[in-house]
Amino acid sequence: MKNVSLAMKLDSQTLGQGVIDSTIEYLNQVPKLAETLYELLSEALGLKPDHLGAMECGRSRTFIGQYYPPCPEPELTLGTSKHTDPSFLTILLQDQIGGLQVLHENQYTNVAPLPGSLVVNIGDMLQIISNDEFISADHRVLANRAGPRISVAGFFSGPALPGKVYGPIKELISEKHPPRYKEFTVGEYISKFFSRPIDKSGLDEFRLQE
Ligand SMILES: O=C(O)CCC(=O)C(=O)O
Ligand SMILES: [Fe+2]
Repeated sequence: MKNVSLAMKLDSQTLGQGVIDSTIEYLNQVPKLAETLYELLSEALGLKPDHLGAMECGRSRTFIGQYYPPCPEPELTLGTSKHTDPSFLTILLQDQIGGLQVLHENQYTNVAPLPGSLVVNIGDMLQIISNDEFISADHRVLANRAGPRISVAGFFSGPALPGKVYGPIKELISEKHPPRYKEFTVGEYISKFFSRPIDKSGLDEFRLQE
């Protein structure tokens, strides 16, 4: 609902009512997709479908619109440096320009834009609570002569306030699968993410010594 009130402040003179209505609709629908994805991901972990939802892994939502101007010398730079998202889950809408790449078998591979499709990334915090059952996606965006390129990233995570404590899910821990990470709060994880270079993963800081 916070997102909706934000969108309401958009200037209908500049954007047109159609853009505002679509934005509000998008901000209302994407969290429903996140809920469904959390049900499927819970089941994939062998947990009850409502497990990740009950942990409030989608409670906090941040949508960021990104604008990449055309670049005259794309081979000299990147649109976004390599990184993993700190979120639990990211749902990304990209336009037709392309440039998004994901690290797959040690190679950056194009995530080609498909009309009507969304890209879903596992983020660091889901890797931690799944105790490495899920691995956060290393990705980057190439710079492009064509453009501008526009993307909208929806980051889903747990409540930052009050500081709810997360850690590897108890049901996934056993003698054979000891916890690999220490506990964290979302506020702590995110503020550490912003205090280090984007290409440096935060996972190491929370990993327990084996
Ligand atoms: O612009 C994109 O396609 C991806 C941007 C991104 O990786 C991010 O916002 O975390
Ligand atoms: Fe990202």
